[in-house]
Amino acid sequence: MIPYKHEPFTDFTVEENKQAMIEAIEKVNSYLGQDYPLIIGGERVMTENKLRSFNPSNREETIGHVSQATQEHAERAMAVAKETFETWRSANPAMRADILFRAAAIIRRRKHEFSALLIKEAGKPWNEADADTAECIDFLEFYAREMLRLKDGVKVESRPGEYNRYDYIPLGVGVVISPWNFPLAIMAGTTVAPLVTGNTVLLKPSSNTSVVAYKFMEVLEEAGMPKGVVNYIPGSSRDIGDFIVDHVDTRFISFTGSRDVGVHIYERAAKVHEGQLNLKRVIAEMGGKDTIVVDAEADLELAAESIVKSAFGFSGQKCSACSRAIVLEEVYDEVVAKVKEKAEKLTVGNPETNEHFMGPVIDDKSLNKIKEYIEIGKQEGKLLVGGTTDEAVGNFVHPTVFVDVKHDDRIMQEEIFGPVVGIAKAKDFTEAIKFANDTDYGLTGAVITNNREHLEQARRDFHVGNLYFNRGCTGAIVGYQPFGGFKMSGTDSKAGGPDYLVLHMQGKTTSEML
Ligand SMILES: NC(=O)c1ccc[n+]([C@@H]2O[C@H](COP(=O)([O-])OP(=O)(O)OC[C@H]3O[C@@H](n4cnc5c(N)ncnc54)[C@H](O)[C@@H]3O)[C@@H](O)[C@H]2O)c1
Ligand SMILES: N[C@@H](CCC=O)C(=O)O
Repeated sequence: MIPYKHEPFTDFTVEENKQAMIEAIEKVNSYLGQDYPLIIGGERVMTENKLRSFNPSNREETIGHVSQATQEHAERAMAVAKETFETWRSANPAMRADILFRAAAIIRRRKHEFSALLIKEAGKPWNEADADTAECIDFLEFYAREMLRLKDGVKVESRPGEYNRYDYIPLGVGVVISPWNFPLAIMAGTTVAPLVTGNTVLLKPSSNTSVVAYKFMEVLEEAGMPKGVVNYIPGSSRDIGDFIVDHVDTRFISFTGSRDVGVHIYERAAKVHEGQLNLKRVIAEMGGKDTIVVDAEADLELAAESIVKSAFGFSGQKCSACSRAIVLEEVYDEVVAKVKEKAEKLTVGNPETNEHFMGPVIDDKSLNKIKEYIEIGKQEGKLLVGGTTDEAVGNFVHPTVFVDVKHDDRIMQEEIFGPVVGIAKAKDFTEAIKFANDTDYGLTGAVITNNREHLEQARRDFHVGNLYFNRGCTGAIVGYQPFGGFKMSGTDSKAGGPDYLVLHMQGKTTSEML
């Protein structure tokens, strides 16, 4: 087996790659509008009630009509997952890992098709879609290798006449609840981690992006996943959300999404229901309010570039997006001028033709929330760039920059999840780190500095799960920059890291007298 290496990104300036993506978009166009069933125990279950998944760049375009699970379907899926666990838990871990390796190979072969679907269903620009697909492949390759590393447990000491072992065994049935913003990578990563560790899964993907999740289910089946190991049950959170979280047979919940929903799930999972045999484990990866700090001794061109790319890549719809910048007062005006110049050059539009840096935001709810925050920003600071939308055909918001805000203003504290960034001043580096830390979240951050002492100060005092120096604060790579946050950003599960799979298992000690 070759050592893990992350999947390279595609260079779309190469004509051949560009043509391949155009053909992939045509292929996806050829299957738009189909009906998609639930998958329970391998069986396709088409329901009357379906949700229309649409293209956020062009709301009229239907991606698919997706069957919606009821509590009865969820109950059936739970029964199947519970039964399947009895065999799957003792399946050879190397065989389980092989399914992931095969799935990675299948997706690599169909890479541009998956990216094209992400362009259509999530409104991702080509480069962002390509990165999402690459990250999916990375999760498959990385977790398969991780399982091979952990399959024989961890060595513990034994005294003479004693044989001690420390092994990891799976937990049981897991509920995986994933967001729409990394509809392939995060959905796949959070599904295959429990799968490869010997658990069975109820997968409830985001309603906005359930078609890509269905296509991933097909890949797992083609790769050899037995029936009932992952059960695909898209559905309304109101109908089945609490039901699957509360279920007595749910052993763990892997949630990625907003803070409010994460906290709600965390609280509900703590309640022990009658007949429940285990305390539920919760992996919750939630929102962010991520800061780039710009020191006085810094490459200011790099600073502005990092702020703009991290704030506006995928329209700021990343938990890692830079939504606040804290700039030392000596260089504030210069950084603001450079950010303005760069942000004004960005264009927004349908990502399908790869002409624009930014695509749409995901839906009306998101659009309205962003517009509300733009109004709040106008009260709290000065609008420097953007602040406008184009809603005729799709959900487009122009890159928006507020300056002269205070670090504790609402737009500098609350997750907006759109292309809006605020820039505030600090009098010195210590104050900048204090302001950076002063949010409820603790996911990502970056420091742009040429001062080694300040860099070490930030390494010690800037309290975020993923801290970057002299670069932007988005774009963690599986296996290179394990990803997860502190405080109200979640349980710091560190997806794509060496501790991740262990969260889906329990340690078992055996001690035999010889
Ligand atoms: N920390 C991370 O790794 C990470 C990664 C991606 C996204 N996010 C966060 O996710 C959010 C954006 O995603 P979103 O809008 O899909 O989040 P969301 O919280 O609205 O939804 C996430 C998932 O939870 C489901 N859900 C909603 N209510 C539920 C309930 N009561 N019970 C069970 N399931 C329920 C949704 O259907 C969806 O599948 C942002 O806050 C972003 O920061 C975090
Ligand atoms: N892992 C991604 C963010 C995921 C959340 O949206 C990044 O590092 O930018």
